[in-house]
Amino acid sequence: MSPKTLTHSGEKLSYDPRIIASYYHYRPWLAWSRALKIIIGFGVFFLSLKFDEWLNRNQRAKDKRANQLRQLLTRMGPTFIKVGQALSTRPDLVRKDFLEELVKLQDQLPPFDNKIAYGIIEKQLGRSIKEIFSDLSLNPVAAASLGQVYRGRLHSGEEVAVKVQRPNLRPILTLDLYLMRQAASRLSCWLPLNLGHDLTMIIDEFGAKLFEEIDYLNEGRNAEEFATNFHNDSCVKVPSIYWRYTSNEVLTLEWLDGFKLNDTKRIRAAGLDPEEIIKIGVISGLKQLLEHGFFHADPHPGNLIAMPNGTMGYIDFGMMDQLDESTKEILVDAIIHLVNQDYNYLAEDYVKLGFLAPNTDIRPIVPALEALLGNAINQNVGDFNFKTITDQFSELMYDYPFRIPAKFALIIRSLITQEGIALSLNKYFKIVEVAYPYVARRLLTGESPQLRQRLLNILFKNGKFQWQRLENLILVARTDGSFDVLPTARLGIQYLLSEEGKFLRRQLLLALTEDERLHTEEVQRLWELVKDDLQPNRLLDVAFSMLTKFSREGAAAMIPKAPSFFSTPQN
Ligand SMILES: Nc1ncnc2c1ncn2[C@@H]1O[C@H](COP(=O)(O)OP(=O)(O)OP(=O)(O)O)[C@@H](O)[C@H]1O
Repeated sequence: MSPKTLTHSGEKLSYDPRIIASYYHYRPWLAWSRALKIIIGFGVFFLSLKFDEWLNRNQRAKDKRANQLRQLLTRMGPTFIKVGQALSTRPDLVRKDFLEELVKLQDQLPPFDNKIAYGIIEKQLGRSIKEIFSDLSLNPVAAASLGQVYRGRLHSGEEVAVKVQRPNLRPILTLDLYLMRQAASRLSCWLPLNLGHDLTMIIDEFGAKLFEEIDYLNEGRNAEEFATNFHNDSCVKVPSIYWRYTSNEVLTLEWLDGFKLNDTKRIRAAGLDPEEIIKIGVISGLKQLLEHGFFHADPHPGNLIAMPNGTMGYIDFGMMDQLDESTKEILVDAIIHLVNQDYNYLAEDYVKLGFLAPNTDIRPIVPALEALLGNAINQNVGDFNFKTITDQFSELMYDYPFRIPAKFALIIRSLITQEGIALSLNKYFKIVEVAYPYVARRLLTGESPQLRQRLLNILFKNGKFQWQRLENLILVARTDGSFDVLPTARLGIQYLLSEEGKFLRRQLLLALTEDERLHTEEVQRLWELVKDDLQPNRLLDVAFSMLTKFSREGAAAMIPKAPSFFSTPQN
């Protein structure tokens, strides 16, 4: 019996700490020899850190230690490389110089023997290499922490990438996870604030994710779900999966022949516009977070590919995560509150998202946020730099009880990575210049009742209509190439005429006649803003289509009863 068979439950291979514990309980020699290796490796490292402290060593010595830590994790194998990769997203837990080294754990790692890899393909797929491929590269094109990738061609002619998992991965991971769990529960009484208990849960969560990642059938399913979410978006390319040649440990997928996003030279040489590629990257990232809720949690430059036809390809769907409806909505709120500099609401968003505990007194935090973010936004939305903000935020974490919920560690890393890639292609890139127009466009087109409610929340402050905000939103949304005022206007009118728009109708009329005057200047300013887009013939089309749907009853329902015109608004 091996941990491999032990963790099989039907077709699905899932992480079960109890089964793993009982397996190693009866094989203590396996656990002890591995534990010794780990204790010696990390023991020497921590002693050197202590020596640096006692001897008051300089920055160069510190840099050397960070590099040693990365090498140590690589030597210790896949579980530790993955721990390092996960910690590289946690500025709240790891010091800065270590973080910078840990990020490098994504780079090339030593490959394993080609013969072994070929053997795994044949055994897993139950056919010889020659039977499956007309051609397969002798060496891998890339080696990563959990597997390596070959380039090949099927007999039917399609070019494919073949990802083969490192041998014996499951026993290696289960043993390390078992030891980490043992250490966490034994050390719990020595750790502050009952952290030991939490640590066991964190290890279990990590183990479950890792097991998902090494199930290539799961990765194939993720890729297909991701592709379905983007099926209407011709800017995003997702490779097809060849299920006939895919198993738990071998993944065969369409080869994407393009340029990695950090390969600026080749991107430019191919005549591609880096600006456009960046835009696709940021907007598709936002769509995943704010629309689909199913996001690629590992979008490092190696996993994003600029295609020769100007689209952007995604690969590596092993690490995906899901956001629920309410989290997506709060994220939209947070972006709006940030741009409108409503720090009180922003602090409340942080509580709702779990960055602050529910009973936190936000009063002292609001001015701190204002000092930090107000400065960063600096009157100009485009000056916002995500990396600087998160660096400054990590400092705020020492003074206030901020924590990064695990899910957001991935999102934040994903945003910083996207911005980093973009900055490497264009050093003047401002993520918000792309992101905010997208959010503004989505709000103005108000596709869902939740989004429409959000638009109302922005447009009315303390019951008063914010003309300036509407102007700003239209201005910003127009900088997003795909924003067209006309369909938005049509949606707006439809909404106004609908039952749902009753409240807005009333509020708009009140706003127009506020302070007992007709607000013609504001309406005039808005008209100036949109009139060029509203060409007479297109406008007539819309008006005609609206009129055909309009009834006398509808018109009557639109107009509030006269006495209520100037009464106080009901919320
Ligand atoms: N469909 C594909 N087309 C072209 N190249 C690919 C494809 N899939 C993988 N590769 C190449 O193989 C490399 C590793 O693939 P992938 O990222 O999927 O592996 P991984 O084991 O999940 O790595 P990690 O999680 O460490 O990023 C990619 O960076 C890319 O160079």
